[in-house]
Order: sequence, then structure tokens, then C-alpha cells
Amino acid sequence: MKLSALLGRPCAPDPEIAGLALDSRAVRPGYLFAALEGAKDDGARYVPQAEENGAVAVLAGRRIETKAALVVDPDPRRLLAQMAARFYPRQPGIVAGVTGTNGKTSTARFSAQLWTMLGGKGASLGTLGAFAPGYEKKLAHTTPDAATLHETLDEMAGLGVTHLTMEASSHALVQRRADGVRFAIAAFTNITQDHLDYHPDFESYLAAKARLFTELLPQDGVAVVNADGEGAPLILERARTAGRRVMTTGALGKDLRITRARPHPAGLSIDVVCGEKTFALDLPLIGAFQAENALLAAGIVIASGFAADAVLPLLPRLDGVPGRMQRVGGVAGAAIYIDYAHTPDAIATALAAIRPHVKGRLVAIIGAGGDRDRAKRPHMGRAAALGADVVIVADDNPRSEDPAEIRRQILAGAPKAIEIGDRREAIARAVAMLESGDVLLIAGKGHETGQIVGDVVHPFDDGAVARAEAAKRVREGS
Ligand SMILES: CC(=O)N[C@H]1[C@@H](OP(=O)(O)OP(=O)(O)OC[C@H]2O[C@@H](n3ccc(=O)[nH]c3=O)[C@H](O)[C@@H]2O)O[C@H](CO)[C@@H](O)[C@@H]1O[C@H](C)C(=O)N[C@@H](C)C(=O)N[C@H](CCC(=O)O)C(=O)O
Ligand SMILES: Nc1ncnc2c1ncn2[C@@H]1O[C@H](COP(=O)(O)OP(=O)(O)OP(=O)(O)O)[C@@H](O)[C@H]1O
Ligand SMILES: N[C@H](CCC[C@H](N)C(=O)O)C(=O)O
Ligand SMILES: [Mg+2]
Repeated sequence: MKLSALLGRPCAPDPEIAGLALDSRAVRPGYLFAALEGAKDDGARYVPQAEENGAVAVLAGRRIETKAALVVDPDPRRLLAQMAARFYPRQPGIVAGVTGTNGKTSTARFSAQLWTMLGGKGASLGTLGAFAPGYEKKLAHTTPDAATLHETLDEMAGLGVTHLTMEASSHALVQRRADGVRFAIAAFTNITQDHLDYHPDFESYLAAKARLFTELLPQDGVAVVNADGEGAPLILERARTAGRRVMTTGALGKDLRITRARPHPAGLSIDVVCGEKTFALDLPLIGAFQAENALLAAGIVIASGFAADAVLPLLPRLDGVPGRMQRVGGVAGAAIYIDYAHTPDAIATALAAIRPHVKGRLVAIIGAGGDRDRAKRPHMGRAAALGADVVIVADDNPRSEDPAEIRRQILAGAPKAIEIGDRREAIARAVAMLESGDVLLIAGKGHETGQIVGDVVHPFDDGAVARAEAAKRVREGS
């Protein structure tokens, strides 16, 4: 495709563009290299390397030195997203974006399942990767960079995907990774503390999320909001002020209202009022928060054109989401769950969700990732101390940080917690202390299959380690 076609306007010189890259190391002959100023580095420093690798065009936010055709734009990330959408022109007919601090992955996966049950080809894209029936792709980020994102959307559309929900992370919204997506629906789960290492303050974090509703969702799009989510009134106000049609779900929702929720051993029974009708539904999901996410997913699917009468009765057929309140085994009459709670609110929510299933003690293993929001750590400790009977603080993904210092910051909020840095040992000790009626919740890493220490990813799977420790205890007859 010619550079002019990518830009949507004439330009000279006008080279043929073979691909797009925002990392100089990924540039191949004939590529456009987007030289972007980032949080840590400046892509302009890598123009010589990009040229060496064959870049024929460079996109930048200011005039920079290059032998290639130079495109200067005041918002180069936005232009890159628009170019990516032209280079990879196909997108599923209906694309929903879901944003929020917690619950995006679950909501995306539930909506994809519902569309597929309704006879469409439903897909999800986010932290777990990109999935559609017969299609699976691993992704490095929750919301990939614009070039990878549009390549993936194009592949999905080519495979006949009709409906997609993609996670829109706050990083992605600031960095305009999804500005080329043709959204029909924007959904909101909640906003609580996270990522204040990247966003200057909570207001900027909120503003990043609000972009999905006010800037990325077109005038005729629908905003679907979990009215029970913290921060929902703020998002609703911004969406309404921007003139978007709004649907609300949850106990405080108007369109899909939960009037009753009762946990039972295998899940949750809920009553949902929609118009004149009440639907009594039995969800095979643990945790009231999953009912919020499932209902938000139903809202997305209804907003895409399906009748509530057809959608709601399918909720009892939803499958759980890998690594989210997932039962991975048991021992001595105690149950073991893994969960992806890595924010203060998620820890509080996850522990409250599991409490009705606990007859004895609730034991929680928590930790926090390195090179991420430090301010949330004592609050995570506090939430665990309040919600669990026994708290063990272990290492998550320390990345470049000193793991002992991360643990110290968590322990500031949970002074009575047991400190066991080594995650395997922490799980072993927790499994060893379980008695009949107890529940162990291993939080923070959910589906992850590696532990990042420095730059190295060591294989590590909470569920597999817990199962192995439980089996060991059974073998030893203890
Ligand atoms: C903070 C953040 O979002 N960083 C991401 C972002 O980096 P950045 O734009 O700030 O880039 P930078 O590192 O300052 O470098 C500037 C530019 O130089 C380029 N470069 C750099 C080195 C080189 O040799 N050649 C080269 O061209 C880089 O590609 C970049 O374009 O863009 C890069 C390219 O796409 C990402 O790799 C990088 O992800 C880092 C590794 C990361 O950890 N991101 C996480 C925090 C993230 O994005 N998470 C969100 C949310 C997760 C959630 O939901 O909780 C996600 O969507 O995954
Ligand atoms: N609606 C909710 N309200 C509060 N906490 C939730 C909610 N949904 C999920 N959680 C908690 O957050 C964890 C992560 O859930 P999920 O992966 O669906 O969220 P996410 O927004 O995609 O997270 P990430 O930003 O890390 O990708 C869950 O394991 C659970 O502990
Ligand atoms: N998508 C989240 C994942 C955090 C999971 C936790 N295990 C960690 O490493 O902090 C993030 O990048 O903040
Ligand atoms: Mg996610």
C-alpha cells in the first residue's frame, strides 16, 4: 500500500509501504517506522537502526533527521492507529471495548461465549490473548500496540468473526493504541486504585478510561455501564454529556437489574429484572463480582442487537475464566482457588466473594508485581488482612525491584501477615496448614505461567504448584 493511501492524503515522496512497526528491531525492508516518544525512551534514537533494517518511511511527532520519507504529526500515536486501520482494513462487524480496573478479561470472555452460543462467531482479545472459535493468538499486552491490534482484528474478520469484545487498558487509551478501532459499544466495569505509577493522578487515570466513551465510541455507539462499579456515575455523566446512548446493569442498573443474589456451593443464583420480566438464573460462577461481569457481558450482547429474552437464559451456560476464581483442587476437605486479584479492590472483592464458601478459615496468599504502582501495596495488604483469617505475603513478579522491599510495603498494611518470599514455599506452607472447611485463595497471578525476576521469566504456575503440593500431602498421608 502506498504511503499516501495510508495517510489518506497525497504526499511526496510516496513509497510503497510493506508493514508498520513502532520498534526499530521489528522493522523489515519497506516498513514505516513510528519513532515515538515513550515513557522511558525516545524512538527517534532508533531511526538509524530502523533505516538499516530497511525502513522507507518514518512517522514522528517532530522534525527529525532521516533519509526515509518523513511524516510529522502533532499526535503521531493517533495517526499510527489510523494508518494501521487502513493497512489492515478488516474488523469484526461489531467491536465492543471494555475498560475498568478489574473485570475486563472476565467480561470480554463472557460476551464472546454468549455471542457464540447465539450462533455468531464471538471473540475476545485481552490479557489472556486473542480467542475465537478455531483461533488463538498470544499477546504481549492486554491491549496490543496499534499495528499488532489491527493485524489481529483483520485476521479475526478474515476468519468470519462477527462479534468481538476487546479489553481497552488505560495505558492503551493514553497511548492511542485503539484509536483506529470502529467501536459499536463501550463498556465499563469499575475504577479503583491501580497504575498510579503511569498516570500522574487518579483524575488522569479516570480521564484515560473516559476517552473510550467520549472519543473512541462514535455518536451512534452504545455505552454499557456496570452501575454497581465504583466510579460508574462519573463515567455515566461523561458518556451522557458526550451524547452517547447509555445502558446500565447491576443491582443499581436500570436496563438489567439484579434484584437478588444468593451464593451456593456450585455458584450463584440471581434474579434479573429486564423490562416487565424477571429471570431466575443459576450461574456456575463463584463470586458476586462474576455476576456483575456476566450481566455487563449480557448488556454488551443485547446492545449489539440480540433480544434480552434470548441472551439472559444463556447465562447459566457460561464457562468460568481461566485464573479468575478458579478452583484448582482440594485437600483434607479444604478447597484451593487461584485468582488474578492484584489491586486493593480486587483483593477485597475476591475475599468477600469466597467467604460464603468458607466453613473454616480463609487463607490468602498475596503479592504485588514489581515496576508497577507502589502506592497500592499497603492497601492490598490491608484488604487482605481485613478479608482473610490468615495472610501470607509472597513474591509475585518482582521484575527489576528488590522483592523484599515489595513485601515490606505490603506488610505495612498487614503487619500480622506471614512473610514467605519464595512463592513455591508459600504455597507449600499454605497447603500444609489447610484443615477441613478451609479455603486457600492464591491471588495475583491467576492464569500466568511464569514468574518474572529481573528480565528472566521462570516457569511458574500457581494452579500446578498447588495441585502438586496437595498431591504430596495426600501421598504423605498428612
Ligand atoms: C508503560 C507502557 O505502557 N509501556 C509500553 C510502551 O512503551 P513506551 O511507548 O513508553 O516506550 P519506551 O519504552 O519509552 O520507548 C519509546 C519508543 O522507542 C521504541 N524503541 C525502543 C527500543 C529500541 O531498541 N527500539 C525502539 O524502537 C519503543 O518501541 C517505543 O515506541 O509501548 C511499548 C511498545 O508497544 C511497550 O512495549 C511498553 O510496554 C511495557 C513493556 C509495559 O510493561 N507495559 C505495561 C505496563 C502495559 O502496557 N500494560 C497495559 C495494562 C495492563 C493492565 O490491564 O493492567 C497493557 O495494555 O498491557
Ligand atoms: N467486577 C469486579 N469488581 C471487583 N473486582 C473484580 C471484578 N471482576 C474481577 N475482579 C477481580 O479482579 C481480578 C481480575 O479480573 P479480570 O482479569 O477479569 O480483570 P481485568 O480488568 O482484565 O484485569 P487486568 O487489568 O489485570 O487485565 C479477578 O481475579 C478478581 O479478583
Ligand atoms: N496487567 C497487569 C497484570 C498484573 C499482574 C501481576 N501478577 C503483576 O505482575 O503485577 C499489569 O501489568 O499491571
Ligand atoms: Mg485483563
